[in-house]
Amino acid sequence: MASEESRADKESSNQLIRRALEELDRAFTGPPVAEPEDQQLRLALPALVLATEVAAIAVLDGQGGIVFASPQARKLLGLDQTATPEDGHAPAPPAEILAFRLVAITGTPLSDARCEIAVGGEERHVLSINAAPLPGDGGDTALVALAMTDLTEQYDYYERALRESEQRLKLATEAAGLGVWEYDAITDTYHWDERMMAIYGLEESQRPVTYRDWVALLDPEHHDRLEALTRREPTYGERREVEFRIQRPDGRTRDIRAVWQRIDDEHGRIQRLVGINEDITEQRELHSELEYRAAHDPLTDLFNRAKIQQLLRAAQAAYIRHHTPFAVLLFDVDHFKQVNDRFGHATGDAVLWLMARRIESVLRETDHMGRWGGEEFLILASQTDEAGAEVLAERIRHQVETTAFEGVGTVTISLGVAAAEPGTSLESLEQRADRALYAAKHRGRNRTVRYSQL
Ligand SMILES: Nc1nc2c(ncn2[C@@H]2O[C@H](COP(=O)(O)OP(=O)(O)OP(=O)(O)O)[C@@H](O)[C@H]2O)c(=O)[nH]1
Repeated sequence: MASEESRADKESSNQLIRRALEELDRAFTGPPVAEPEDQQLRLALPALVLATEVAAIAVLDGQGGIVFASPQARKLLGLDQTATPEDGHAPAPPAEILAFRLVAITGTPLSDARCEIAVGGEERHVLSINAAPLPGDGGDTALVALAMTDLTEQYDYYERALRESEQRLKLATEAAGLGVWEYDAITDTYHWDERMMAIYGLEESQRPVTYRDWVALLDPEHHDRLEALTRREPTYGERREVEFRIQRPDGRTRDIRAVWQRIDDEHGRIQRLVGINEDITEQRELHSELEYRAAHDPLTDLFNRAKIQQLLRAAQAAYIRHHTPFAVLLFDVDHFKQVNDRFGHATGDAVLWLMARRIESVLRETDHMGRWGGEEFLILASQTDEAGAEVLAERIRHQVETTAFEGVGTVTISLGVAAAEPGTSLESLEQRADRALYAAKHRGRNRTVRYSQL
């Protein structure tokens, strides 16, 4: 008797499986091939039994009870393997599965629905579920057939890969001193990492939330530049870059380079901006120091010979093109060897430095002075002919002559001047000024000689 009942149970269970599979099939691959009922069942049964061993198939009733679950489905859903609906212990499905009852109510199949199920402790299964309404015997929909695919391993793999890539990114951004930020364009909300906070010198209570909060941290002079750039958001994938200055609450200003990119939703609507901030203050300072050193003489802080030659070339080009006059003043300190010999080289250096400052104070903005070599200096006087250069030379000579150099007293200089002339090369002009200076030395020093009056 018992075995007859169990055979009957088995048959009704097989029929349920068969219907479930048919409905799933119909919902996702089209109607099954029509065959005489008996034959179809006979052919299908062994395959079904086999399929349900490996496939994760389950059937839910309208109340969310599990009417049937294949061994694989039980495993994925974390159900007691021994409990069966027939013995009155219909296993309760995990809460996440209950939502699939809706398929019975709406009558609409669901394809590839992602569902994460906690199966005790830390363990969880990530499932892809196809769900189809399963018409009851009277044609009314009361059951839901579920076919589940286990994606846990794939998810774990991608999650691990993502975590590793995040760690690598974190390491790289930390090593490079980069702050990372994200901006939610929908809610106007920033998320800043700790390095961003450190770059801006902010405490937790000062954390910026909206775009306006961030703009308030910028140097007001740089607002316009930024407004112009952010008014039009970048197109998808386009990278934006801008440099600006911030004012930290501690009063320090920092130079920042920001790079960001836009991230869209699947409809191409802007959703987020992600980017980095880099504190380039030191980089900038170093760069301008290098630039300064490349053009200046370390002892006198005047232009070095290379820089003054570059300026001479530019003046010569302007003279040739636009006939813009210019003149050259070449001068050196009289008997400077004696200064060194009597007071020492360091004192000699100090004389050269102070003399440079005193002369600078009588030059126009458009005149340039450089150290030509040793204690020899050159002044490029713009918009000046030879007579004008002589006037300037005398002003300079007087300025030096009347300067008291500490521990040394006074020193004098001799000057030679020459002006640009048609058909005269730069080299010739320099030689002319040199010859005039030589003449000034010969004529007794502490004087100016014009090349044209040699
Ligand atoms: N302290 C100091 N001395 C320098 C520097 N460059 C050149 N000198 C010195 O300048 C002196 C130039 O000597 P001289 O060429 O004989 O000329 P002078 O003694 O100035 O005599 P005149 O130019 O003929 O009036 C030398 O003693 C050099 O060592 C420098 O950078 N620092």
